[in-house]
Amino acid sequence: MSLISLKKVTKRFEVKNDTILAVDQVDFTVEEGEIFGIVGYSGAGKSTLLRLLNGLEETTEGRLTVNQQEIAHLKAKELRQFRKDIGMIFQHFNLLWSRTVLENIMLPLELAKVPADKRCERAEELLHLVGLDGRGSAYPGQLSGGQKQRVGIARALANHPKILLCDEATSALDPQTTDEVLQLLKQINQDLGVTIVLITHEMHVIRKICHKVAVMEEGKIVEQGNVMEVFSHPKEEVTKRFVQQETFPEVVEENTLDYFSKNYTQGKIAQLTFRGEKSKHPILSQVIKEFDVDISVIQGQIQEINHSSFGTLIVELTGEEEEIRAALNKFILEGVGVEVVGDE
Ligand SMILES: Nc1ncnc2c1ncn2[C@@H]1O[C@H](COP(=O)(O)OP(=O)(O)OP(=O)(O)O)[C@@H](O)[C@H]1O
Repeated sequence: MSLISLKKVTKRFEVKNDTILAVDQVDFTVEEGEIFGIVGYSGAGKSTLLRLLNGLEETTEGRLTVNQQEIAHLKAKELRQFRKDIGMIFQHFNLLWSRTVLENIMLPLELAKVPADKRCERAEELLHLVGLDGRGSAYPGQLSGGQKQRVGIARALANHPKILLCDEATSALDPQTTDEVLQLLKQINQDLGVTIVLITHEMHVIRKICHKVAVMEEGKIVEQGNVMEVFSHPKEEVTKRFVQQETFPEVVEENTLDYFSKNYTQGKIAQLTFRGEKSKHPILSQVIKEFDVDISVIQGQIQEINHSSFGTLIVELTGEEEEIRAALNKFILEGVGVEVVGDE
């Protein structure tokens, strides 16, 4: 049985004379032990969806079960008990500035009426888990962004939750610190078996740690599946934009291939898309040996996603027209995606 299950879940906000459909008939399930990412641009409905999962918002329609409990049926006291199984971390950490690191971590333990000596012991254990040994008496203001988020993570884990919800947890951090925090989340998932649901507007976060992804737009989940599948065969326009964000971080032009074709006029410009294990094969050198063409890589990026490789290369092929055609056909036969400038 799934740990989290949503069936046609809808959330509407009534404001003045208007109704805002923030979450629109959403279906998905999260299995125990998974890291499930929800990606979408601002206003897509991600935060609202996350808040539905821990009962901070009530569903307007649909069925939402978490940990085998239907949230809509819980009474106030049951809801408080239910929330103990769910930790949450935030983009801006939400730490108490007048409390030390250790006191911040102990807060949920105080609320759960854990005896003082046990609170201290547990907080020290958590400090060690998140790699902040010795910083317990510091104040949040004395810590770096990454360290603050580590405190946020320690606090969220204090009551041994089954589920950790992450609300844009790395959006305020620089790229290196982002990767360190993502690594910590991955470790928590693997070592403690905590199921993680995260929301983000960065495909990078999804690629780094998620097993599954759901793409959200205007309140709807428009596409979902294994990260690798969604990455390699994006169907919806919004998903393609996220994939593009990852593959060509430094190119902003709408039409990348046209841009290159104007700047490289010698040969034919093609975009080769490698999916899964194919990218590990030395296919480029094979083609160069087999056909009378030269291939130069103009731009490219190959990435590892869950032990498979995925990537796009933009190449310029020079040689006789017929040889170029044959070389491109060879790529297609090998399962490489080929898109050529000027071809329909
Ligand atoms: N409490 C509320 N009352 C009224 N409208 C709301 C409320 N919360 C969210 N909304 C609206 O619901 C829609 C979805 O917002 P939500 O914050 O869930 O999106 P998001 O994808 O998380 O975007 P962001 O990253 O900008 O927060 C928006 O139109 C927002 O204005």
